[in-house]
Amino acid sequence: MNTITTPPHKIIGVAVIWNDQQQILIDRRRPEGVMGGLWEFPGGKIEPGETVEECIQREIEEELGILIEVGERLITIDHTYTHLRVTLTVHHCRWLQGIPQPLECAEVRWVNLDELDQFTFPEANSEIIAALRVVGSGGR
Ligand SMILES: Nc1nc2c([nH]c(=O)n2[C@H]2C[C@H](O)[C@@H](COP(=O)(O)OP(=O)(O)OP(=O)(O)O)O2)c(=O)[nH]1
Ligand SMILES: [Mg+2]
Repeated sequence: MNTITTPPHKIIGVAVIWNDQQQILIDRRRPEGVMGGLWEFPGGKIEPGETVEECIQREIEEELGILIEVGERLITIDHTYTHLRVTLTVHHCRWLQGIPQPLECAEVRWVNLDELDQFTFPEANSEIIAALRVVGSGGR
């Protein structure tokens, strides 16, 4: 019997949503469950037949009740946690309409780029944040 197992692999579309004040939207994961209580950029699993852009647009409407425009890709991160592998494809997005609501998370807030280090993110996010610091809000 082969008892070696590979961790599940999640393919995720992730949004860095900018508003007109050059702030970014972050959300806090619910306290229970995987990476509970950590902050993240909103997003979720890419469904079969869906492009990453379509996934991001859909997830943001479902999770936050807002409309965005999905723009340029910032970075793609492949990260392996102890029991989980994730591929995060991160796009710059522009807020268009609606007040973000914590429909599937604990909390949401707009923050400036230089405030991001005051929040605890999953390990994979340090590369995203480093890339954001390089392009700043110019990447939108
Ligand atoms: N949305 C998002 N997910 C992230 C970030 N960083 C990071 O490691 N992840 C991980 C956490 C999750 O395991 C996975 C996102 O998958 P998901 O949103 O579909 O899954 P989940 O764990 O929230 O819950 P579920 O839908 O499977 O029940 O990617 C991030 O910045 N944003
Ligand atoms: Mg999620």
